[in-house]
Amino acid sequence: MDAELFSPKGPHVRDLGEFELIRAITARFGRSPDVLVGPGDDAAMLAAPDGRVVVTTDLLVEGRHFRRDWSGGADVGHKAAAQNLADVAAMGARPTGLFVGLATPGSTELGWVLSLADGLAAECARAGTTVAGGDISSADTIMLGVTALGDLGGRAPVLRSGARPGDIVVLAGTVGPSAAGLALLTAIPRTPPAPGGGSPWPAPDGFSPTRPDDDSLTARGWDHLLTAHRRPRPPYHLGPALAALGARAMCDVSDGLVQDVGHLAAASGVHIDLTTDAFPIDDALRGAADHLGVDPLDWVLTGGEDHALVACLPPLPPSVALPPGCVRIGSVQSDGTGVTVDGRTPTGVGGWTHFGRSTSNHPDRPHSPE
Ligand SMILES: Nc1ncnc2c1ncn2[C@@H]1O[C@H](COP(=O)(O)OP(=O)(O)OP(=O)(O)O)[C@@H](O)[C@H]1O
Ligand SMILES: Cc1ncc(C[n+]2csc(CCOP(=O)(O)O)c2C)c(N)n1
Ligand SMILES: [Mg+2]
Ligand SMILES: [Mg+2]
Ligand SMILES: [Mg+2]
Repeated sequence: MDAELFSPKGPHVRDLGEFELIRAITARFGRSPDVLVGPGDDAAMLAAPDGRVVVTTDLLVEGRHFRRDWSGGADVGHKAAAQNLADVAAMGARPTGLFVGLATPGSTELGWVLSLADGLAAECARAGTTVAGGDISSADTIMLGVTALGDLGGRAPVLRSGARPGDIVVLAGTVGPSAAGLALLTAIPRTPPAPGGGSPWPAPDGFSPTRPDDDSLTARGWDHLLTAHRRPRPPYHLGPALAALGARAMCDVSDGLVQDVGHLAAASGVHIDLTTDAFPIDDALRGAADHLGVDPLDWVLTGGEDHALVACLPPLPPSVALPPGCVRIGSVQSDGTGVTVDGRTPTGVGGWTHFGRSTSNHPDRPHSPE
């Protein structure tokens, strides 16, 4: 685990000042043929091959989207890029550039910020793009405002509103591991348990969550769950691939599968039924859920931040296979509206909402008998 977790040693951001800091950060970003003018001038200039540009933006706020004792700078960079690049992919587009506004206290360790830049650069490289510009400000907490642009390659954008009865629902990527990682990070106490003193990871309630004991997670084969939370790996290439296969509605899963599929259903005016048998739940997810006394299916159905893609498309002819990494998880029905799971209406289970509360691990599971 290469997470570079928070430590107070310097040098600090204020030791460089704004313009040196910009130089140090932007030196870490690669080149891209889509970026005709990159960082350094009053604005960037991107190529727009088909004359139309997909644009999306998302905020990350320390304490709300990440904690520096749970994630290193590079982790936060990966995640900040991933959540925006996944939105570009969810339109069926190929990312062409990322813009990063960073507000930080001057007391932030410089190394953390440079690692953040490295994480942004590395995640952009996974998606075939780079950081083309941004902004810097001082602030009391760390905040990032990230904007991503994309190119549709001449195709129509895949909106949330195009699903039609008879479509199949396809998941590209994974759902659940990020929520499992978050639950583990939340549950793990700072101090090791007393020798012979029962479970090292008591229930989440009553803890001041802090730096995880990654080694003990590795020993259990669960470290990839932490990695999934810190560095989601959206399948960017599958956005345009599903669009090319005829996807007519798509979104990424940021807030939870049922909630985000609910957005597709609502925008399209259709009823979508999900089939839980279709979800692969691996031993690590099951083991971590057993340990924490929750149902792994709750993480799958309500956990956000894996940034998988969900698409609705007409059934494929037998000669055409779904691309690797895709699995059919449901169908668009001809009756009603909203989302059902195995034919039943989920009760008491939502996903992430700001100004509300996360309902993951809620006891009323969607697949519970009514
Ligand atoms: N403050 C805002 N002003 C204008 N439009 C907004 C604002 N906040 C959200 N939107 C728009 O609302 C739509 C849904 O936004 P939302 O943030 O829920 O989607 P998302 O970015 O795919 O999800 P997530 O933020 O969970 O990753 C988007 O089209 C977005 O541009
Ligand atoms: C410290 C900490 N606490 C909780 C969470 C969980 N979380 C935060 S935002 C979000 C949904 C997507 O957000 P948005 O809609 O803003 O893109 C989720 C699941 C976290 N990542 N870090
Ligand atoms: Mg958003
Ligand atoms: Mg989205
Ligand atoms: Mg959200």
